[in-house]
Amino acid sequence: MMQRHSRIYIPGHRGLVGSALQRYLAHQGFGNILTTPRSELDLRDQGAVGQWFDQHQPEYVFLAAAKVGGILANSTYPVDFLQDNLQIQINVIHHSYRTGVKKLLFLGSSCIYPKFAPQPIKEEYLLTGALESTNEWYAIAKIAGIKLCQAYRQQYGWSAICAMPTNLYGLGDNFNLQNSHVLPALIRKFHEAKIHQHPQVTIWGTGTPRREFLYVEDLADACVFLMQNYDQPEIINVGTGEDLSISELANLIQKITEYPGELLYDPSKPDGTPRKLLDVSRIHHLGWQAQTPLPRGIQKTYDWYVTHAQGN
Ligand SMILES: NC(=O)C1=CN([C@@H]2O[C@H](COP(=O)(O)OP(=O)(O)OC[C@H]3O[C@@H](n4cnc5c(N)ncnc54)[C@H](OP(=O)(O)O)[C@@H]3O)[C@@H](O)[C@H]2O)C=CC1
Ligand SMILES: C[C@H]1O[C@H](OP(=O)(O)OP(=O)(O)OC[C@H]2O[C@@H](n3cnc4c(=O)[nH]c(N)nc43)[C@H](O)[C@@H]2O)[C@@H](O)[C@@H](O)C1=O
Repeated sequence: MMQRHSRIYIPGHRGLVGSALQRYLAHQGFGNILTTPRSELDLRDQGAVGQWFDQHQPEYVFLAAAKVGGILANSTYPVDFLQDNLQIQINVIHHSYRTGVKKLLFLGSSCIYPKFAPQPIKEEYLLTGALESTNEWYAIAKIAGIKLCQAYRQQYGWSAICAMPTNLYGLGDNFNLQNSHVLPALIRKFHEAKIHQHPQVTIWGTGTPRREFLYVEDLADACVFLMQNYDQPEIINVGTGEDLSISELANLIQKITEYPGELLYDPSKPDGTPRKLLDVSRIHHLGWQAQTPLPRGIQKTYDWYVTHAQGN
């Protein structure tokens, strides 16, 4: 079990998930959190990562560093999404094991599951069908990360666990329209259209794909819960168990941002997976469930965007 004085390393602490984890752990009284900015440690550099672990000797690792992006970035930069993620994972997982880390939590993603998986998606559907083409590079890297954790457990009895979050959003998200996910992209599009009195906002794709969204503070809570209460080889889904269509999401964000104009759909942009709803019964049975209703999470994220993130 992590103790308040345990040395806890969060690679990726400046990202959406890493920053939420850092806030959450500090709030829970964990006072020995280790972070190093990317400018001082590129996690793709095996030698540098090895030296870092030798020097700092963490006891617990939440691996929240990765090359991450929305549907456009994933399909535009396949090498980065495959290669960076493989390198980061192998380096952090290997050196964690080598230097005696007690337990590591690896973050996968709901995109590891087959494109046409039955819904809601159970953990055992992994590797039962073809992947969605817009993010197969990232998904293959994530699947390799899962398998590496499972291999370390099988060969060496090491405690590496794998959480599979659904689509995330929240404070500190990426609002860059070229590489963000849909939820922050739509917050920005509606807000800017309202400010500049644009008559229309364009939504990519047909609006029919369905997605499930988890507030990142809830994910941080789930990660700490799993670190303290879960130690099995099987991957475990983390989500809300509810989804909505992209057009329903757009209508909700339009309402929250109070944008009075019209919505246009651009079907020349990819839809991606038709539906991605996780079966969260396994984590519910362990005693964890999400707390933040989608409208409240979007309102908090919009408030944060208005005060912190405009123009980035
Ligand atoms: N966002 C989502 O919807 C989902 C995310 N996940 C998973 O959660 C994890 C965290 O994602 P999220 O927080 O959204 O991603 P972000 O892009 O917000 O954060 C990623 C972090 O990784 C760091 N990083 C990336 N490459 C390197 C590198 N070469 N060396 C050092 N640091 C690096 C980034 O540093 P810097 O800030 O300097 O760029 C950043 O701090 C990932 O594993 C992702 O796959 C899973 C499901 C959904
Ligand atoms: C977390 C998850 O995230 C990615 O998968 P995704 O869910 O398909 O990603 P997304 O959030 O970018 O899009 C969701 C849907 O929304 C539509 N959409 C409308 N308008 C905008 C828009 O303005 N921006 C974006 N990005 N999408 C838009 C878009 O066309 C699609 O139908 C993967 O990278 C994958 O690797 C992964 O793990």
